[in-house]
Amino acid sequence: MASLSAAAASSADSATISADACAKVIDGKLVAKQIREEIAIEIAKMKDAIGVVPGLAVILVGSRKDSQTYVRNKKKACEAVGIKSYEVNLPEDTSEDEVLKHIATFNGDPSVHGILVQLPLPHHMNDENILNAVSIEKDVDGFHPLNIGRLAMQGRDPFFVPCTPKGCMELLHRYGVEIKGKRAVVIGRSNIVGMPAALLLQKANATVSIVHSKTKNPEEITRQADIVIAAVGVANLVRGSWIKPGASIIDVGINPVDDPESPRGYRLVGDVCYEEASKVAGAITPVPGGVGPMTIAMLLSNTLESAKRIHNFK
Ligand SMILES: Nc1nc(=O)c2c([nH]1)NC[C@@H]1CN(c3ccc(C(=O)N[C@@H](CCC(=O)O)C(=O)O)cc3)C=[N+]21
Repeated sequence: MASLSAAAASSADSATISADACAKVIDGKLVAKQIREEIAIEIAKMKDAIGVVPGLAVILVGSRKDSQTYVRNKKKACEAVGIKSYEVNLPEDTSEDEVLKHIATFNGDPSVHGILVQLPLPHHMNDENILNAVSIEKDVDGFHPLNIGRLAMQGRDPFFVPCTPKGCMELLHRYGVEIKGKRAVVIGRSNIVGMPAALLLQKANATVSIVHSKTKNPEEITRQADIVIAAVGVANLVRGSWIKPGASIIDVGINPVDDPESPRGYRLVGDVCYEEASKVAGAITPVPGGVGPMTIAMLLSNTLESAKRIHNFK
């Protein structure tokens, strides 16, 4: 499928370009914007009808720059759609008990419908103790073991689906990617992305394989997939040769790589080598501008869903 444009691009490169089929870009930034607009309308309706404003509490422990940025972005996104945000910033050396006290307060506060404890937590804290303490009815991250367990069971719906995998599914749905009966491969098996993404794909009737660090032939298995969700945190791991022609690729990775020419000194790349994969795939998410913005949109969606459920507003 060599074409004029590929040949014209550069005569030096043309020998290495075997195909220039160009995947459709799955624009997460655009979809996230649409979803935020939909959410803002629903929130205004609920406020009019029953006088309730959804509330999201965010607990940040320590002073990691990236976490501070995420929390600031979440707060801005809340304000823009009409969600009231409550923020608690605690120093790095805060005790686990102190964090648990804040969680208990928010659990009992009727103006708070969602509680998020920003991860990663400092090393002296036990994540499980903290995540266990969040009321499952306010667990908008979907990280409580009971919510994860329910996701894994048939006929036992969780209160909340974790935001990043939910965002991946939403992108597939909104771009009309058929899931039922298709082969899907999830690369990575983390509690917060890989595992729940695999469960959601399975719930949507895909046949799912999980590829991980001990998988013998990841390339061969991935090449069988009509749908790939990559969530390992290794820059450019998935090469063009791993991709089945026409497959839909959702790239969850957000990896900084040194780039002296970029203003920040680094740029962000996914787990998928975009340049190669976009020549083979049928559709692909970019990084940035793919799954990242969807994660925040789904957090807002979960917070609205929680307020509606708690106040029995349809
Ligand atoms: N309790 C908890 N819940 C989380 O949901 C959670 C967390 N902890 N800890 C950290 C990760 C990471 N995360 C992201 C959210 C948005 C973007 C995002 O919007 N990224 C943009 C911009 C990236 C940039 O330019 O810096 C993009 O990909 O286009 C990325 C990453 C949520 N996380």
